[in-house]
Amino acid sequence: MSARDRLRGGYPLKEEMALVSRDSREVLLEVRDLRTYFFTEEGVVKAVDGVSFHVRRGEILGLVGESGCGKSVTSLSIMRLITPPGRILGGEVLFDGMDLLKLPESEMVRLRGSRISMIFQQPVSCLNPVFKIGDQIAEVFQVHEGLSRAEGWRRAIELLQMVGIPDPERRAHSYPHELSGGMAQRVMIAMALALGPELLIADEPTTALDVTIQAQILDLMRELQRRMHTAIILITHDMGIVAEMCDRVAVMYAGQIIEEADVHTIFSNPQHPYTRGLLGSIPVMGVVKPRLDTIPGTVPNLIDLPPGCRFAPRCRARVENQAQLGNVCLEQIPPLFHTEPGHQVRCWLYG
Ligand SMILES: Nc1ncnc2c1ncn2[C@@H]1O[C@H](COP(=O)(O)OP(=O)(O)OP(=O)(O)O)[C@@H](O)[C@H]1O
Repeated sequence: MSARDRLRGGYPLKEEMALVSRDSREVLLEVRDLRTYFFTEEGVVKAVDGVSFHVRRGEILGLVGESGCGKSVTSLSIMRLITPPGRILGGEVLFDGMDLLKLPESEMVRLRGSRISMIFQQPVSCLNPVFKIGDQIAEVFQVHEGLSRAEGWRRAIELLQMVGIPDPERRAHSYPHELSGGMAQRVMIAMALALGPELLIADEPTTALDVTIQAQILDLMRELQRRMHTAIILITHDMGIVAEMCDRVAVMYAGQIIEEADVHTIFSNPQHPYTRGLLGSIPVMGVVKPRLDTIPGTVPNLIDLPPGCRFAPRCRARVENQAQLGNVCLEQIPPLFHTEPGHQVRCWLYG
């Protein structure tokens, strides 16, 4: 059963659940050694520098890291939406077995919005200010499914209802500026899920919203993800959202994945000093700390990267383990070491 049928038909039946759980182990997206650089006047910005990860059908992968570490450029590269001075220099983006980096642009246009779709931090700026939202959603059906305008509108209203917009018939006549941030994000989610995509890339979807609305939008995403069995790459810098939403986590630092594991492992046994730093910088209920830990220093300049581990200049563990590690951290980039099944870490401490 396709995600689209699931969307129309509500929750899957028991026999369909079996199908879904068999699908679940299947890798839907595999990114291999992706490199995307920006060729600026100041120099070459190595925004994504050898990134590899995978997403299984129906799972939520959290892509986390500080601002500027390459999360958005990774997702735009998957969608092939990188524009000059940016260029994808190498790697593979295998989606359901096809390398998206090799597809003709016409096929990529068909795929965007239908099988892979994306939502962003600022929903209002992604909507066209001069068209009613009903028209904008209906257009998705007109373009991709050849429906008439009237049929498109009917489906648009169903979708608005599904994403929890009150009085959808009336709301469909609104223009984007008449919507609150939370409503606009619901509309974006409706548009992104209109054609039942297998993969949704959500780039900081709740960062611009206030906290109660954030929780509602996350609940909505999770409910729809379960119902439609859509895989999600959830980009965030908020470890609280990761804990709530994700099945697996890939942590990025300075253009590279530095740790990857299932969500329980990331929280119970974080291994990379940077991941530990990220977790130390969030408050924990019931644990009284005089002050939250911070990671000293700043993210390196992606034009002028240090020769060894990119985190080494900020790493306390490197200093504490100097006798054991010598200068390796400052001199050689660590590979990803498998430390336990499904857990990889880019740190010489595990070499
Ligand atoms: N058009 C561009 N020209 C030059 N550099 C760029 C361009 N777009 C992105 N970059 C650089 O690529 C790097 C990665 O940016 P990216 O937006 O992917 O980070 P991010 O992790 O998503 O951060 P944020 O959470 O702030 O969105 C940054 O150093 C950024 O300055």
